[in-house]
Amino acid sequence: MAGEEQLRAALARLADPVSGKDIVSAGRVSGIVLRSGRAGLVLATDGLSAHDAKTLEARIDAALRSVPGVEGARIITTAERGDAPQGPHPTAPAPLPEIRTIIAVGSGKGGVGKSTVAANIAVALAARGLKVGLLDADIYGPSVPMLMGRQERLTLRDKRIQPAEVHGLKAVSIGEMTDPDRAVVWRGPMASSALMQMLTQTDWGPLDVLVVDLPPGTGDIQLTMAQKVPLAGAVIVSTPQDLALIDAKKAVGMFGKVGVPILGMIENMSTFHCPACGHESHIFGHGGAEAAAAAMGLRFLGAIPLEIGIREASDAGTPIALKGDAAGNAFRNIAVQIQEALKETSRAADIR
Ligand SMILES: Nc1ncnc2c1ncn2[C@@H]1O[C@H](COP(=O)(O)OP(=O)(O)OP(=O)(O)O)[C@@H](O)[C@H]1O
Repeated sequence: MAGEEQLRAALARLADPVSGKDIVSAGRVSGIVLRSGRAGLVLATDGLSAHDAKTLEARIDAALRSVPGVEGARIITTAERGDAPQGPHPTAPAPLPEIRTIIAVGSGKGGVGKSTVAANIAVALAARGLKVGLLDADIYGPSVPMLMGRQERLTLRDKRIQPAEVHGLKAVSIGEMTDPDRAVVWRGPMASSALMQMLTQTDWGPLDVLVVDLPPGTGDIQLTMAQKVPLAGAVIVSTPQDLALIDAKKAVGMFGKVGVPILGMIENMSTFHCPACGHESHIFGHGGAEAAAAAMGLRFLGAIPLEIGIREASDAGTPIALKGDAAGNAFRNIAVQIQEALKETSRAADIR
């Protein structure tokens, strides 16, 4: 707590442009935290012009970093009124200073392999030496416990969620928050508050990157989730089929609406090589996602083949990215591409 007091004292030296009081007593900042050398807070920008808000944010950042022991800072801006600059996360949650970068995996259509891709990307990023978390927020079909081979129930310590440590990363699933034998109908506010609970009340420890598997689709639930989480960027998964691509474009539009940069598109269930004769066929078409990405000016992150081994590895709870075969390599290459894409967005921390 001493560190947080020091942060507060450093912030109290800054004047609030509107009231003239210091920014702490003016209620401009809240949720001040310091964890593992990273400071975080929420800055309310109500009543400030865009220019004043930016200037104040820069001064707060410098003040936080001037405190001994602070290596980085995350400032989340919120605005209640329309006269303030509208940040991409108007209902932003408490800051998560231990998590350097959060990326979402989304898809317009269900069943395109989004969860398989999310789990394998997370495993591949962890294999690159990063500290990785995987949060399964897919309320319609939470599959991370199965994909990661973990069937135990979620545990709590000091009222905080303890993530499962599997395959070199930390995982939490919305499926673990409910009775597995009972179907749960998640309504919008319930789904997003469960997501926020998993995000903020899990003992993630320091993470370079947290991969969030969002529910498929572009409805209100997905929009709220994309808005509430401080995302550095989103990855869109699609099959090459026209039908899936139409929905993938809607997903790109949804993230755009809330100001979340698209890191790129992934084509899943791309080429199929017959294991018996080696013949190559394109069951759902081929190259559609790459063409769609090019048409939208987005990065194409890579293609994943349609392969029985991927399905079997998923069912067995041993993600294919752990293996050295072609499909495993495809996921590892995509992890490299994602890191490259993150370097180009201003919202991501440096996770080289
Ligand atoms: N490239 C692939 N090759 C073979 N099978 C795959 C591939 N990708 C995913 N699958 C299989 O397809 C099924 C659906 O995958 P997954 O659950 O990841 O899709 P999803 O898009 O997350 O679905 P939902 O919309 O239900 O969330 C699973 O059985 C999975 O093992």
